[in-house]
Amino acid sequence: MLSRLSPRLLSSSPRLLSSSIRTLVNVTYPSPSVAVLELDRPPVNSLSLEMATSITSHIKQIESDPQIRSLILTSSNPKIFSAGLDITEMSRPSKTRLSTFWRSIQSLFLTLYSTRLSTISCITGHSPAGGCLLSMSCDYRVMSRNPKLGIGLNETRLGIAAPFWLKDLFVKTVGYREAELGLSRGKLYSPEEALKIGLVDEIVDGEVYDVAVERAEEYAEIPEKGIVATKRMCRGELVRDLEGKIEEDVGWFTDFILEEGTQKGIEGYLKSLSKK
Ligand SMILES: CC/C=C\CC/C=C/CC(=O)SCCNC(=O)CCNC(=O)[C@H](O)C(C)(C)COP(=O)(O)OP(=O)(O)OC[C@H]1O[C@@H](n2cnc3c(N)ncnc32)[C@H](O)[C@@H]1OP(=O)(O)O
Repeated sequence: MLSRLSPRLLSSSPRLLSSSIRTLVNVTYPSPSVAVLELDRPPVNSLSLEMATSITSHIKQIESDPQIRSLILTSSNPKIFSAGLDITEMSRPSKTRLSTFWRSIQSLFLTLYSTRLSTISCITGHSPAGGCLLSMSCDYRVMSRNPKLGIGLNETRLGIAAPFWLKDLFVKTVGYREAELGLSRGKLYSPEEALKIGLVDEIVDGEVYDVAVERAEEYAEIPEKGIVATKRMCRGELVRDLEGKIEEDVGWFTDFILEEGTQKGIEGYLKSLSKK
């Protein structure tokens, strides 16, 4: 049903769509060249197989409209951008589901990171692990100044490790030493700290969404050919690295997650979350 609707129609009837079919995201158009993709999977926008697949297919749909130049990624939950991967996908899963799940995450990353669209991450709330991956995959990151918020890669706290391409993305974003420190300690950075290390580009006191729209419009004014070629030059290497190792990465992920020790760690982490 979704594929028969044009992106413009999506924008005109978001309420109708979210009540009739569960797309897990809402798409709106604040101006003719800017689209907004709002993550909408309560309670915490965690990335399940269905959520990752939906985001990817909506990005592709938006991308297919030549009038759209910029995409803002944001959340319907003002306190949480995304809690990262849906941890329940990694708890006692079947090997088949786990492989498909991981492929959906790889595909989401490759689609968002290499889209021709200029992407602005509008981070109004917490953005741990997979949430930070989504943010780092964008071209520009704007975050609310709220000191209680955290952004970073906390995988080690769950007893797991970030895959090589996420580690590489982090190194490219914040530099080698900071990445090594942040990854090993599973550190979540406050907005001020994130700004200092280049994990976000701007922090905002007031309406972070308004600033994101402004930046999206600024990007949309830059001639497309040059900006797309530049993006390809900056990002091509990491895209090719992962594309050349898709199967190896799926194998590494599934083996690591299915180990009994990892499973115990994930179970303990899930329990600690629900006890809070
Ligand atoms: C070999 C390994 C290879 C690759 C590694 C894969 C890479 C993994 C990256 C990841 O993304 S792993 C996920 C990491 N995410 C987190 O650690 C975030 C955990 N969540 C939180 O810290 C908090 O929930 C929050 C700060 C995001 C929000 O706090 P709050 O508003 O107080 O909500 P609750 O904690 O009460 O959560 C509500 C509800 O949602 C459940 N939940 C939270 N996060 C997740 C999640 N990521 N996946 C699944 N479910 C999650 C939480 O358990 C609560 O459920 P209830 O049933 O108790 O209501």
